[in-house]
Amino acid sequence: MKLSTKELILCALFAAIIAILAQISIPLPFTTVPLTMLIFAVAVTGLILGPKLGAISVLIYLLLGGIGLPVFAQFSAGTGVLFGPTGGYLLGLPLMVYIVGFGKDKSSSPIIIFLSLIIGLISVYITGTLMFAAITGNTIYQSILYCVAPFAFVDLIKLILAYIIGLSVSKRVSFTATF
Ligand SMILES: O=C(O)CCCC[C@@H]1SC[C@@H]2NC(=O)N[C@@H]21
Repeated sequence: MKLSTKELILCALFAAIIAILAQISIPLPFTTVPLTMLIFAVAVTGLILGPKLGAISVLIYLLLGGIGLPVFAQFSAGTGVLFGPTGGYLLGLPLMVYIVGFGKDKSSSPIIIFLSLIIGLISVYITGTLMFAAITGNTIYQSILYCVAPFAFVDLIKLILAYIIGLSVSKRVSFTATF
């Protein structure tokens, strides 16, 4: 797979956007998982860049965090975060962005595109919950209470926002078109 300079710059730009939006983060008193704009950022990335460039952007973001740049929620970093209690969400992001980008590339139907956002979010919830359960020793039921229940409604709002913003940006600017 060969990327043009323009594609590489776009991926780096969106990795930086994800890193910035992930810092809009609120710790919650009843769970160790913070509320963040990460899901919004990844959804917008998939809608604008599509599956391939979207996945590369997310992988750059994960790599930067993995090597120690404080780009994860609340300026955290390192492999300890990637393989810690919230690491399942992070490791699920490449799949989410791919699903979202694929849905957007394959269909112009608002229902299909929104469905791909929902399926992408569910895939992140699954990886997030499973890893949280494995690392903390909580049951799957308890983990769902900590990892999904507090976020589902707000994440749905983030997806609606991402849908509106992502589609209006991609209609106006064709980031992925070649010169
Ligand atoms: O430690 C990290 O950087 C990852 C934080 C993951 C937070 C998850 S993403 C899905 C859900 N929605 C939120 O707002 N927070 C959690």
